[in-house]
Amino acid sequence: MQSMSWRSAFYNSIVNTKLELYIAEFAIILKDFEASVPAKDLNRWQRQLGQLPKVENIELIVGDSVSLNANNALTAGDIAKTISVLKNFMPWRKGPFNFMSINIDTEWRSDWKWNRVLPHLQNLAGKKVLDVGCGSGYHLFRMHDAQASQIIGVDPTALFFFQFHCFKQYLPSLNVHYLPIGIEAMPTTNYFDTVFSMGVLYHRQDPIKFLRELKDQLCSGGQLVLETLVIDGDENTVLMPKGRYAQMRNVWFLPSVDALIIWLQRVGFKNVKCVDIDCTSIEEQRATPWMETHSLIDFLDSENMTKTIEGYPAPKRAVLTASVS
Ligand SMILES: Nc1ncnc2c1ncn2[C@@H]1O[C@H](C[S@+](CC[C@H]([NH3+])C(=O)[O-])CC(=O)[O-])[C@@H](O)[C@H]1O
Repeated sequence: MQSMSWRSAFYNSIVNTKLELYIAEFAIILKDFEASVPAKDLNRWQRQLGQLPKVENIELIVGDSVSLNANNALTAGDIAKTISVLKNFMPWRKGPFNFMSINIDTEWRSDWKWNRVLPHLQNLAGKKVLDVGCGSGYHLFRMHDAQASQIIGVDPTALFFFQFHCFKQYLPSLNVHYLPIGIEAMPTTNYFDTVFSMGVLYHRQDPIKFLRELKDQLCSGGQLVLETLVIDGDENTVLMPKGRYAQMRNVWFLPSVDALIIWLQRVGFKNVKCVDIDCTSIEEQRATPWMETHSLIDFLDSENMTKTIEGYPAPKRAVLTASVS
């Protein structure tokens, strides 16, 4: 991937939209990305992207799995080589993907999350959407399939940006773009019809500031779709783990649904609703050949799976929707 090409594709995509106002700001924010990635990782990932097969006329097929269809253009030898190239981008956490007939069985069945969220979305057709904390970009492709017209993901984890480009480099005209930045770096745009934030709130040290940052990206009448870890309890219940939570180091606040509703209302969201609650199962998050290290089953108390190994309630996730006036 040429280091400038993803930027120019993004800049071209915002010409003649309201985001064009922020081109100079984006140029500053995005300028240092390559310099911020350790050189050995950057060189390796860029080299590996260039090692993926050169095939024309690739088709994107989106179902539960996000697939690149190369019409059987790869030989058995190409497939073996491509598997070893793709394995350089491990751990593959969010998916599933299929790369030209190679199934990338990711740690998470992110399609299950999408199925929980989908019935509660405003119609995405023709909409401008932002996915905050988009990971590998799996859900960006689902949003494209739901016919959103302009789709932007933001996520500061460089590995996930490169995973996304394993796919995106074959789809240059797709109006789906990935900015390798945290939400806090985005200019206040008040632009998007739908802002998704799935699996990020608990990673933020200041959740109220984070909710404001999400609100700052929504246009009037826009919809927030917030998915996060919650705990049981009343409006005064919030868990701050003493240390790790389910072995994750960077977990800060797990509110009850009622507390989260108050947070959203205090920040100025309207029509706040909890539309789904789900306990994460060991079938939804598990080790696979594409993410070989520990996963949810190792993070739960083996004698009482309703607890994490630290003794906290096991992961339970809620989806909330809200709007801005
Ligand atoms: N400040 C930040 N701004 C934006 N993204 C961030 C920030 N901090 C961390 N992230 C990103 O948020 C994502 C969270 S994963 C959810 C993926 C997908 N949404 C999913 O719902 O499957 C869930 C998990 O790791 O628990 C990671 O990709 C981080 O890099």
